Amino acid sequence: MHNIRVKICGITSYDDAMVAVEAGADALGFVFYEKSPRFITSDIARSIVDRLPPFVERVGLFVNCSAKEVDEVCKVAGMSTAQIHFDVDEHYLKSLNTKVLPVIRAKEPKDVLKFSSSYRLVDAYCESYGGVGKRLNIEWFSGIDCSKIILAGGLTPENVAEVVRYGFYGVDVSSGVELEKGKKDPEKVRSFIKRAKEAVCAL
Ligand SMILES: O=C(O)c1ccccc1NCC(=O)[C@H](O)[C@H](O)COP(=O)(O)O
Repeated sequence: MHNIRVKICGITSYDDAMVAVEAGADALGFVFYEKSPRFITSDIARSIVDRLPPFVERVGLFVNCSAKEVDEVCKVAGMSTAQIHFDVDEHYLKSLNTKVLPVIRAKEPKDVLKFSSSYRLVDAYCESYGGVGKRLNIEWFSGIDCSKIILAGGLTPENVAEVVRYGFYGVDVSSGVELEKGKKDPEKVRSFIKRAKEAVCAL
């Protein structure tokens, strides 16, 4: 049976983290980009991570950092994966000592095929790097292998069920489950995860 992993991104507090984990989130995202309204310091992220139960993936989001900085922050903050939001080449990705998830900020259909042999997150292109609720054209995924793609960008509890039939490895949401920037809405978080997982079971 197909499964779908759900990542709740932009976690800034232990309470928000636990709402997501208890609702069945597979991964939590922490934004290490100072210009973001969801920015979290390594120390605060670590204090949340240290209190999480086992088997929860912790994903650090990075913009314009050296590989050394990414590895250092991931180590200090207890991240299991680094999500790289800016344009990098294979050499950069290979130089990291942390498990890596490249982000494709797709502007046109052919972009979703970049890094096609690897697991990757595909988000809609926007100048400010993400977390703005901008949707991709879902038709860009028709007829391609989505089994290594984590879909992001403008997902909500209302629309997540309709995308799972493309066979994505996972889905990722931030603003679509917020009360305000940096604060999650527990009901929306629970509803998003439930609808994503139930929609897969119904396939
Ligand atoms: O959330 C931010 O502020 C942010 C800052 C810098 C880089 C990336 C950022 N967010 C990216 C994401 O949270 C995800 O890609 C997300 O799922 C897409 O966001 P949304 O459309 O709000 O669901």
